[in-house]
Amino acid sequence: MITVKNLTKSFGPRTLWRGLDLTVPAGRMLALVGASGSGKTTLLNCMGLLERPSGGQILYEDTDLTRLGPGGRRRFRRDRLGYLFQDYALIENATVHANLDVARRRGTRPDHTRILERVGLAGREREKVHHLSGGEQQRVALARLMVKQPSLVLADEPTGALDSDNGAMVVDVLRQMSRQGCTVVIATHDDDVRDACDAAFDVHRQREV
Ligand SMILES: Nc1ncnc2c1ncn2[C@@H]1O[C@H](COP(=O)(O)OP(=O)(O)OP(=O)(O)O)[C@@H](O)[C@H]1O
Repeated sequence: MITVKNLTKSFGPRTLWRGLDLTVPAGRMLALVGASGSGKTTLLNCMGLLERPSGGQILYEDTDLTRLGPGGRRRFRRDRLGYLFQDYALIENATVHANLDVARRRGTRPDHTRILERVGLAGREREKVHHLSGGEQQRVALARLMVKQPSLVLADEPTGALDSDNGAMVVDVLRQMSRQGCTVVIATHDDDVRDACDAAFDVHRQREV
C-alpha cells in the first residue's frame, strides 16, 4: 500500500498541488488522470524517488519514503519498485535477454521465453534493444517488470507508443501483477486504461473521479 499525505510540490514560485492525499492499497490499480501539466508525471516521480516533494509524506507500508537516506532509497528502488516510464530506461546497447537478466532477483530463474511470448516478442531475445521500435522497447520494459516482480509499479503513459491490441495486453499484464498483490499506479490520458483501473484520481482536482 502506498499513502500520500498532505503532499505539496512547487517548482520555483509555481505550486502544482498543495495538501494532496491519496491511498492505493496493495492489489489495486489506480489511474492518475487530469489535464496536461497537472502534475501526473511529477507525482509518479515523487512516489518513485526520482523527485523530492516540497512538503508532506509518502508512506510505503510503514516506511516514509521522503525520509529515506541514500542506502534506503537504493534498496527501495532495487527491491520494491518497478518503473514503466516513457524513456523505458533500457540498456540500449544490450540485447533483449541482457535487459531482462539485469532485473532478475537473486535465486530466481524467470522463464524469458514465456514472458517474451506474453508481450508479443517471442524469439527476439538476441536482438539489440536499439534495433527495436518504440512500441517494442515499451514491451521489453514491460517484460522486464514481469522478470523483476516488484511490489509497486509506477507506469507513465504505458500504452503511449502502442496499437490498441498491444495497449490492451499491457493493461492485462499490469492487472495480473495487481492480482498477485502488487500496487499499480498509472498516469494516463487513455480512457481504456482508465476504465480498466479500479479507480481514477484527478491530480488537478485532487480527488477521485
Ligand atoms: N523540473 C522541473 N522544473 C520546472 N517545472 C517542471 C519540472 N518538471 C515538471 N515541471 C512542470 O510541472 C508541470 C507538471 O508537469 P508533469 O509532467 O508532471 O505534468 P503531466 O500532468 O504529467 O502532463 P502530461 O499529461 O502533459 O504528461 C508542468 O507545467 C511542467 O512544466
